[in-house]
Amino acid sequence: MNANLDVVPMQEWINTDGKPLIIAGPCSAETEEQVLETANRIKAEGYAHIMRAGVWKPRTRPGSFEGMGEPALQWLAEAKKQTGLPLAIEVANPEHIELALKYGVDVLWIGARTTVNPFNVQDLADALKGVDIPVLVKNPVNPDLALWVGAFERLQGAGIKKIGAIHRGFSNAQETKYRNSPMWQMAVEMKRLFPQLPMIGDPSHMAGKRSLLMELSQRILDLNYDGMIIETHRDPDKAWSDASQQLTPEALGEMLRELEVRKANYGVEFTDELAGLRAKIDNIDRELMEVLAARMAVVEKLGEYKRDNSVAVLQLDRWKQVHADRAKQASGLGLYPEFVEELFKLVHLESIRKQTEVMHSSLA
Ligand SMILES: O=C(O)C(=O)C[C@]1(C(=O)O)C=C[C@@H](O)C=C1
Repeated sequence: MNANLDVVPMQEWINTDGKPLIIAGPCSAETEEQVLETANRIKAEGYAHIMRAGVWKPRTRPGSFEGMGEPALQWLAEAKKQTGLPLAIEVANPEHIELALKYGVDVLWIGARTTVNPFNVQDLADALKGVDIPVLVKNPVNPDLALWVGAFERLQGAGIKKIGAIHRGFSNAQETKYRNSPMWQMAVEMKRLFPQLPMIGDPSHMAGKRSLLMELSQRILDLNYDGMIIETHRDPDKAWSDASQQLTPEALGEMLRELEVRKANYGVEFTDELAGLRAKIDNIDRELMEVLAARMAVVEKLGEYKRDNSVAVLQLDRWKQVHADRAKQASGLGLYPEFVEELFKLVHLESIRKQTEVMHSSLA
């Protein structure tokens, strides 16, 4: 992808003393009392750099609680006054931006259901022209990296340079362990393309349930994200939205204290050993590619046979057999079967591409 982002480093707009940024707060601002109590309990725990709360809630179906709107902003402004914690909220249209600025909100984020629509994102970017405020962009609900990048480009067009990405996971077509599947490779690719873009993980929306928060948060830290946005509520089971994925501010504190923040880089004392192990990997990868090339040569021969005898490229029964057999072999070798399944899906797709090319070569 050919794109360039001009990013102000995160530490220039929020000082976390080099620690991962923690944005914590309730899914929704429900009542003044709930906002103030939650804010003060978060503050007392000491881990949060920014408080979050939903003011307008985009819901899958009508009839669910859709947020308290402007009164919630008054409660949040009071929470900021009492705790000193900067505020972050989601905005979905220019009116939300205007109100957020009026009540002194410090950081805005664009939600996954908004990122997905370039018209909406452009409206937001236009409303932000001339405003100097950090804007975080959640990944779109579908795993479309270009759409995510496009949202940043629209913000940059409006002069916004304090930007960051929030990885909240992607909608599932089928039921899975996660509410929104992380698809980590999307965030890793984003980091590869734009190493300077802060990446913030949203374990709450990936998980959908409390029991998965810890493992997801540790995974986020192990992938060296710049921070996390996590939902916390004074009485999670009674929350008006996302009850099952919220924790009390104290339980969140306990969880955060148990997480291990590992170093981003190896120490110098490890340099020689590291070089040796990496040289081994370089050799093994070369062998892997030689083996793949040998397989492809056989696939090409099979393709020529199929072309000359008018046989279809896709051989479903054989593919099913390969798929099942390789997964079984994987367990025997101590390899994660799902990894091997995915790998062979890719290999099979490449076989089909190659054989289709061979088929077409007869038409030349
Ligand atoms: O067995 C074949 O017919 C092949 O062409 C090989 C192969 C493979 O890559 O393993 C490729 C395409 C078919 O759908 C099934 C299997």
